[in-house]
Amino acid sequence: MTVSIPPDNTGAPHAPVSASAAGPAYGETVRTPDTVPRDVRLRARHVDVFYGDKQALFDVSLDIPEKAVTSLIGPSGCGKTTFLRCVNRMNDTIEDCRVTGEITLDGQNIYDPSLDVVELRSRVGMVFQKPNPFPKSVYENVAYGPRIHGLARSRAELEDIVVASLRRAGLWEEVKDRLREPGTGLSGGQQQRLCIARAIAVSPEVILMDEPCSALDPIATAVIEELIDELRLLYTIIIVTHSMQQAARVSQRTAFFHLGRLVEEGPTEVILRHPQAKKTQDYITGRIG
Ligand SMILES: Nc1ncnc2c1ncn2[C@@H]1O[C@H](COP(=O)(O)OP(=O)(O)OP(=O)(O)O)[C@@H](O)[C@H]1O
Repeated sequence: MTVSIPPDNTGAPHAPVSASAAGPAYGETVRTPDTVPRDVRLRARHVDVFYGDKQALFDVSLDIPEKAVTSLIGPSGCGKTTFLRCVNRMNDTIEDCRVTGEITLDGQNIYDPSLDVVELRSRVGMVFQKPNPFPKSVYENVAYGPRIHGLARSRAELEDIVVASLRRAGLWEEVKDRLREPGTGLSGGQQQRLCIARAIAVSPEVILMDEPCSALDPIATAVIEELIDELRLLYTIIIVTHSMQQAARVSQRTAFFHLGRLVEEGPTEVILRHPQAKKTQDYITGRIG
């Protein structure tokens, strides 16, 4: 059966996608392209991840477009965080974790043994569930990365980077008189924006966010979501979220995982409003979760 997906808000129809009434056989991914193709920054191909004998991801292939937000959604334990951690090789820090397949950033294999992992992690920043500022001042939290990566030639240049990063993270006005105070003394939402400023300060290309609002109240969440919407004009963003409303608010593309497999990916409004695979439909309508 061929299913036509209704037009999105660009007015142009999506390309038809083939899917059987029962959805694809398990293991295949249903894909809906954007009406206006985006440039791809990151490519994952046939990625399997094992924790010891246990396989957590199965044959995941996914393109991540630049200057857009891609949401990873799916039930607890489906592998969202595992996939995210593959992208900056955080899984390297887990004993017994093995990654096979290929992930490229701008065409370069990030698992190439000659690749400098420290440099990779400056190109691919990460923001965690719980805000985790260093036990240092607001200023030092942001200055630390540029300093160790040698991004500033003088103290004045370093100050410029700190101020620009705090501004871009929407925090400057709130902390400009508190730069020498501990970062841990800020509110939860401010701490999370400080962590975003810290990630931005080393000029990343990609920012990974693992449920960045899960520890925040609704007002702080709204501030971070607005910030994500601004940051996507400059960065390639991947966000893990348990909230379909959040995926709808912040992301242009969404990938749905189930039991370690990438079931469906496409424009967010297609995945959330007109999912093609039965498994996605069941998740969106609350039948699995
Ligand atoms: N360090 C680890 N060691 C062993 N197994 C792990 C480890 N981290 C994750 N797993 C397992 O891998 C699978 C995928 O976990 P992952 O955390 O990626 O899922 P998730 O979709 O992000 O879940 P959640 O939404 O609950 O955060 C789960 O079965 C989990 O138990």
